[in-house]
Amino acid sequence: MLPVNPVVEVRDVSFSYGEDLVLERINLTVAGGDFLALMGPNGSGKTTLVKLILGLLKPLSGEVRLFGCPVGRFRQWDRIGYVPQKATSFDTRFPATVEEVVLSGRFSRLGMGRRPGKEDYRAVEEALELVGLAGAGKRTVGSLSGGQQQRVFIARALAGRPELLVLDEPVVGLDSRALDSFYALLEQLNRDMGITLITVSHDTGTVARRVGQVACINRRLICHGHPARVLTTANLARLYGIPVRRVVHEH
Ligand SMILES: Nc1ncnc2c1ncn2[C@@H]1O[C@H](COP(=O)(O)OP(=O)(O)OP(=O)(O)O)[C@@H](O)[C@H]1O
Repeated sequence: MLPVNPVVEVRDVSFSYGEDLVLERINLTVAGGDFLALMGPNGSGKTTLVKLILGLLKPLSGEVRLFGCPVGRFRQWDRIGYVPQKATSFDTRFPATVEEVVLSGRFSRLGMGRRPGKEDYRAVEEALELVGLAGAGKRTVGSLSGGQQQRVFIARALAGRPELLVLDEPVVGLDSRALDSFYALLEQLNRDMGITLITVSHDTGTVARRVGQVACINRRLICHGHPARVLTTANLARLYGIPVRRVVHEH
């Protein structure tokens, strides 16, 4: 049965950068309130799928819909927050403050040339509080730890008060404690604020404990559903290509 309020619909989508298909006939629906992790090995097409969902790439065939609207005609980008893969790789010597970076998340709502007002600064404060960085607004981003910087970029996405938040590989370089508290934050945003979440991940342990659904991708959709149900040995072997050897007993 189709969900009543699909936020993202990926219908029969294939994509290639050159001759070889990177994604083949992907079908995936994300409903309002879902917390989905896209999982798969390096180069399996996760970032490509995220870019197709956000309309940054066009499918070779098939269709993507956002909030029921074909992505090519979708204009309500303030409903979507995006934390790209390379968000934290900017030059940290650049003297931008946390507040300035988070405020830039209001720009799509502000429109051209309008100066930020009270409501914008309130949204910035709220976002910093949500990610556990209240009071850090005047610090430079470069003076924060990797995990804190990651939170600044999530706060920037949250400042736009999105209904859907898409995070591409947000936890590269974090240790396991920081990783767990990061996913706890995402879980809280999903549960307490009802934000629909799509996150890209390599990790099967931490993610499986926190998310409501996983979609395993390796060019094709290998499986999709609750982690406890779909992360079976057989599916993980299909996903990561672990060879399953037949043991031959020669008696
Ligand atoms: N701009 C591009 N031009 C050509 N090929 C590309 C481009 N971007 C990605 N690819 C190729 O497409 C395939 C899928 O890449 P993609 O980045 O979507 O995978 P991924 O699952 O996100 O990988 P990772 O986990 O390493 O980030 C890979 O083989 C990659 O080399």
